Parts: sequence; C-alpha cells; structure tokens
Amino acid sequence: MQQKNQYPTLILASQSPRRRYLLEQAGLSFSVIPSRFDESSVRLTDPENYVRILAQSKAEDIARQSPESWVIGADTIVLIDGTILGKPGSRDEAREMLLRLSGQTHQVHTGYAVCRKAEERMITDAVKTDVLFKKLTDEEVEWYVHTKEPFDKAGAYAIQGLGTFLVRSINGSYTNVVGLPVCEVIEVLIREGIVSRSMDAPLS
Ligand SMILES: Cc1cn([C@H]2C[C@H](O)[C@@H](COP(=O)(O)OP(=O)(O)OP(=O)(O)O)O2)c(=O)[nH]c1=O
Repeated sequence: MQQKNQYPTLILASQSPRRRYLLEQAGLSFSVIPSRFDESSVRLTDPENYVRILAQSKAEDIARQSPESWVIGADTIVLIDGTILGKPGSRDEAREMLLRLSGQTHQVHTGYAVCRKAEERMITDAVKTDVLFKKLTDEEVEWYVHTKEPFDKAGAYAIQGLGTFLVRSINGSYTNVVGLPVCEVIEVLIREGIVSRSMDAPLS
C-alpha cells in the first residue's frame, strides 16, 4: 500500500508567538516551523515591497522542505517619516524608538505570503495600519523599557501587551499591527480552498 505523505496541510513559518496566537484564535489548525531565512540579505526597497519579499522568502524557505503543504510567512515593520524601526538591540535603542514615536502617527506594514511549492503557487500582499501614539513622559518610556516588552517587537512596542497604553488610536487592521492581518490571510486561505467557513465543514 502506498504510504500517505506526512506533510502537514498548513504551516506557519514563524517564530512569533503572536502570529501563532492570532491564527489559533481564528480557529485554524496548523503546524509551526520557524524559518531561518536571513532577513539582512534583503535590500530595502519601498516598505510594501520589502515586507512582501521578506514574507515570501520566509514562506519559501519552509515550503522547500515541505512542498505539499501550504505555508504562511509574514514580516512586520514600523515606519516613521520614511525610517524603518526594527527590533531594538538595547535599552537605549528602545528608548530612542519610543521617544521618536511619541505623539506621532506612524505606519505598521505587514507583508504576508501564502504558498504551495508543489504547484508553484504564491500569493503575497501587504497591509498598512496607521497608529497614533500618545505623547509619552520620560517616566512612561523608562517604565515601559524596564518591562522588557519592547525587545522582540518591531518599533519597540506591543499593542497587544503592556504597550496598549501607548496607543491613542489606530486606523486600519489591529491584527496587522500585532503581526498578521488575519482577515486578509483567511480570505486567501478560503479562496485557495485551504480552509472553509461554511456550515457543512468542520471547524478550521
Ligand atoms: C508593532 C508590533 C510588532 N510586534 C511584533 C510582531 C513580530 O513578531 C515582530 C516583528 O518581527 P518580524 O521580523 O516580522 O517577525 P519575527 O522575527 O518575530 O518572527 P518570524 O520572522 O519568525 O516570523 O514584532 C508585536 O508583537 N506587536 C506590535 O504592536
């Protein structure tokens, strides 16, 4: 008898617990295999293109190992006045980023990619959300840096965490700021027949 292949149907190619949580919250079943793609190898173009290329590269990295699976990759950056803020490497850098965002509107761009190597299928797009920070006092910045939350987050904050107090308002997708535009990604998964949202199908 022929062995059934062992590839998972859907893989999230990300180390980010936030992305995992967002997809779980939406009722999806999937495996997690973080990509080891070197992000520094990608040249900075315009923000939308940049996050799409990174998302695509992360997804392709895992799709090569698991060609029958559908693979999701994503990348999030924070952009203020044309400058990209990545993850802060030190307390000083986190402080600097937060002071730069204080009282201003910035953009969060998340690129996503959904691909299946076996049929050379690749769908990518990017979503932008505007985020307005309240004006921060030095004490607030100091307190937040000391919580250590800023360190693995683009722009040195987490809207879904303690950093929620920093955000006065947003215009656009909330989940996009957290790291994955869930509505758009699930639209792709439904369109490609990977998940269903009809009553006669099981959950996910
Ligand atoms: C702005 C913002 C970013 N972030 C996070 C989401 C991402 O995990 C991180 C941006 O880094 P990314 O390089 O996009 O992702 P990652 O390195 O965490 O995971 P992987 O490359 O394996 O997919 O910042 C928040 O959690 N909350 C926020 O409010």
